[in-house]
Amino acid sequence: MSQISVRNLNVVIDGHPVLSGVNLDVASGEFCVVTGPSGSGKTTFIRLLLSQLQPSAGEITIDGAPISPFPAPDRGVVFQDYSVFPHKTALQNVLVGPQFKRSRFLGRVFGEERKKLIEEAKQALVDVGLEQAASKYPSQLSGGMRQRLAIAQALISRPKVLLLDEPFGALDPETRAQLHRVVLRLWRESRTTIVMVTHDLAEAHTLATRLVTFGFAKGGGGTITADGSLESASAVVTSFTNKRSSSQTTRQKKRKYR
Ligand SMILES: Nc1ncnc2c1ncn2[C@@H]1O[C@H](COP(=O)(O)OP(=O)(O)OP(=O)(O)O)[C@@H](O)[C@H]1O
Repeated sequence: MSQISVRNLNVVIDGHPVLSGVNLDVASGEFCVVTGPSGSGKTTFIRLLLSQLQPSAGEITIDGAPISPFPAPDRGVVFQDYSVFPHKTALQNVLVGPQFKRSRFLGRVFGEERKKLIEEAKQALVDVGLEQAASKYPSQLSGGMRQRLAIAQALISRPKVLLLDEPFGALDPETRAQLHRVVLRLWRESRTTIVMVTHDLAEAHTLATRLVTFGFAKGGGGTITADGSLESASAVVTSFTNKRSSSQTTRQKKRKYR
């Protein structure tokens, strides 16, 4: 049985189709990379998987059950930016999720439970190579370190599904390559199912066990146009590469949605 099952998803916003007839099954433990031209609905798809947005029609299930209508710890997320709290230290950032999971009302736990959580959070920082940065604030970290922190923050709650939306898009090639190694190691260790959006086919090639390409449906809106082959994704994405400037526009627009 597939872990994530997406059936006939449609999203219409202000009368405009954004996603049309999206169907996808992702098996447990897959590293599913989603690519496609700007505006084809990749981030919208991630936001649906997170329950940040509700579909106009269709259904998403995880392990056979409909996903909760609100973001929940079974799904972790890392965006290109805005993933960490600027006013909290690295350690405090990693503690936020587990504290809320255990104490929804106060968002804090005390005594032995707190000590145990702090040990887990420190280990999460070790796992991403940030053990020396526990007391630093995000503004004191490099872009790559902030994304390491965001990954630790997402993985400490042991989500069934980790959603990554262009998490390395703003990083230089060397830092990107380091982060690829970190993510691959953590994915192999945790066997978490990953769905990741990227425009970078080389990155897709390095990370993916499965490649899903979004394009545009005949009646408008984004939909899946290829599934599985790097070559088919290449053809679709290359034809849109020159339109990257419009992608910046879409990204700027997206900042408003969050
Ligand atoms: N909340 C919203 N309000 C209005 N339009 C939206 C909203 N969310 C998405 N859209 C529109 O839906 C389309 C798909 O957007 P989305 O951000 O999902 O595309 P994308 O494939 O992730 O793009 P990119 O590759 O540039 O990041 C775009 O035309 C976008 O402007």
